[in-house]
Amino acid sequence: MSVCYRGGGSLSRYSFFRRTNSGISYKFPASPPSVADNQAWLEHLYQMEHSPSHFDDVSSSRSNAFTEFINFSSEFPYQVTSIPPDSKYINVKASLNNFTNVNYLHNSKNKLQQGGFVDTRIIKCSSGQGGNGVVSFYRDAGRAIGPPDGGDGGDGGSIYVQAVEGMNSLAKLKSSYLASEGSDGAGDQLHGARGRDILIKVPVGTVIRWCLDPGVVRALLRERTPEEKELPLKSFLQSCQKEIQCVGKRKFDKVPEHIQLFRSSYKPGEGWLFKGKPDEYHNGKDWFKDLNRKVKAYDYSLGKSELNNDRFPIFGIDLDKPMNKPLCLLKGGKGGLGNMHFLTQVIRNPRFAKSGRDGLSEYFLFELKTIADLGLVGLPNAGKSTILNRISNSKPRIGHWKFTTLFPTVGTISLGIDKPSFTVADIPGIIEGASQDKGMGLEFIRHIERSTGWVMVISLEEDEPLNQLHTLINELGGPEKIKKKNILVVCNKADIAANDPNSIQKYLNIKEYCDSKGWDSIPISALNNENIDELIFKMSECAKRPNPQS
Ligand SMILES: Nc1nc2c(ncn2[C@@H]2O[C@H](COP(=O)(O)OP(=O)(O)OP(=O)(O)O)[C@@H](O)[C@H]2O)c(=O)[nH]1
Repeated sequence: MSVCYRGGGSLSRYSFFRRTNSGISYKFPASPPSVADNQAWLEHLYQMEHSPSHFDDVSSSRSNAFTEFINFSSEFPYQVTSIPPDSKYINVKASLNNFTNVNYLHNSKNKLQQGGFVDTRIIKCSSGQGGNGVVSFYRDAGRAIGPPDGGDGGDGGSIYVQAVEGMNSLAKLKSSYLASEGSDGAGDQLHGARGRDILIKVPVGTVIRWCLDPGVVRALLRERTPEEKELPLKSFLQSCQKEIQCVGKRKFDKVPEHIQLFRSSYKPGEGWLFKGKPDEYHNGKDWFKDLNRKVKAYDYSLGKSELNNDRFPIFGIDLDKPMNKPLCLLKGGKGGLGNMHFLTQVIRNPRFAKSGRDGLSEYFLFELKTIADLGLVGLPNAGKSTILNRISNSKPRIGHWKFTTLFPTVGTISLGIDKPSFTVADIPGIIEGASQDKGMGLEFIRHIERSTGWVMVISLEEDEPLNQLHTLINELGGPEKIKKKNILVVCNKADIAANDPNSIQKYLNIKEYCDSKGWDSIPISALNNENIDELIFKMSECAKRPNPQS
C-alpha cells in the first residue's frame, strides 16, 4: 500500500487523509469501516508514531482567521519573560488591568448600566464537549453477537461571534453562553448529533479581549494588604502582573501574537471507555497495549490540532465592520470514536470506545467603541447635547444641570443628497481629574477613540474659557495624544453678553491659542441657532481631513 502524507503522489484506496484549511490531516476510516480499513488506519498511525515531526507543522488556520480583526491600536505594554527552548511558547507578563475591567470589580450595576446603555461586559463562553463513542455489536435473529457497530460521538457546539448593524449597546448580551455537548454515538454505526452552536451578535465597533475570571480577580483584591487597599483600584491592578503563555514569532523579534488556551481533555493514550471488563483487564493485554500505542498517535494529533485552534489574539479582535459570516471564538470538543473503528484481525470483539474531547471555557471582555467620525468633548454644561440636537437627527437630553448626558449618543449630520453625511458622538462631560476617575472618569473616551476628529466645546459663559480648554487637553491625554486628532474648538454660548468687549476678548484669546496650534475655531450660539451652518461646514471638514499623525 502506498500512502502520501502531504499532497501530491498517490493515496491508498483507504482515503483517510483529508485536506483541511489547516493543511493535511488524516482521518479515521469512514463508517462502516471494514477490518482492512481499520488495519490500514492503525498501520498509518504506527508510522506516524515513528515520525512525530509530521505533526509539528500543522499550520494554524484559526490564528489566521483572526488576522483581519487585529487592530494594534489596542496594544498594551508587556514583557517577554522567557522563551523555553523545549516548548513552542513565549511567556509574557503584563499588568493585570489588561485582563479585567475595573467597573466589574466595583460591583456597581449603576456604573455599568446607564439608561439601558451598556458598553462593557465580561462574558463567560464555553464550547461544548464532544459526545462519547459507543460500544455496540450488530445483532440479528441468527447471531447473538455480530461485528462491532458502535458509532462516533458528535462534536460539541462552538461559540461564534458576529458584528451586526442596528445594535448600539451590549445590554442584551447574556453573562454566559454555553454551547451544547455533542450526543453520544449509537449502535448501527450511528454518529451522535453535533452540539448546537451559539452565535453572539454584537454591535459594530465591539472589541473583544481575552480576560480573567472576575471571581479570581476579586479573590485577589480581598487578599490586599491594608496599604494596598489605600491605592486606587486601577493603580493596584497596574502594579500586579499576570503571566500568560503565548505563541508568536519566537526568533529575532520575539513577538507574542496569540494567547494559548488549554483544554483539560484526556492525554494521549487515555480516554478509553471500557464495557464489560475493567480497565486493568485491557491494560494487561498485549493486543490492547499495541492498539493503544497506535491510537495514542491519533490522540496526539487531536491534541495538536486543538492547540493550533485554541488561540486568541493577545490584543483582542476589533469588529469594526459588519460581518458577512460569524467568527469562531471557541471550538467545540471532537466526538469520541465508536468501537467499530477498533475491529482488526486480532481484536474481534472490541468492548471499548473513546470518550469525547472537552470543550473550552474562557472569559472575554466585550467593549463597545462607538464608530463616529467626530467626538464632541467638553466640560459638563458646555452645551454639547444642545449642539448635537441642533445639527443632527439625534435628540440627546439637555439640562441646565451638570452631567445631563450619562451615556454616549451618536447623531448623523446630513449635508444634502449629493454630499456624504458624517456622524458625531456626544459623550458625558469631562471634569478636571477625570483621568483619575473623578466625575464619570474617562470611561467614555473609548467611544471617541476611533474618531478622526475631536470637537472641543467651550462655554463662553465661564470667566476663563481658555482654562477649560487646557483642562480638556490635559484630561484627554495631553498635547501628544491630541496631536493625533483633527481638532475643532467651538466656543458656545456666544449669545451671553454678546456685545460685551470682555466676552469678545475671551473668544479672541481662544482663537489666538488655537491658531498657534493650527486648530480651527468658531464662536456659536447653539441655543439661538447662530453660526450653525458654518459650524456644520467646519465639522465636515474636520471629519474629512486625514489625521495629522496617521
Ligand atoms: N445661553 C445659552 N445657553 C446654552 C447654549 N447652549 C446650551 N445652553 C444651555 O446650557 C445648558 C447645558 O446644555 P447641554 O447641551 O445639556 O450641555 P452638555 O454639555 O451636554 O452638558 P452635560 O450633559 O452635563 O455634559 C442647558 O441649559 C442649555 O439650554 C447657548 O448657546 N447659549
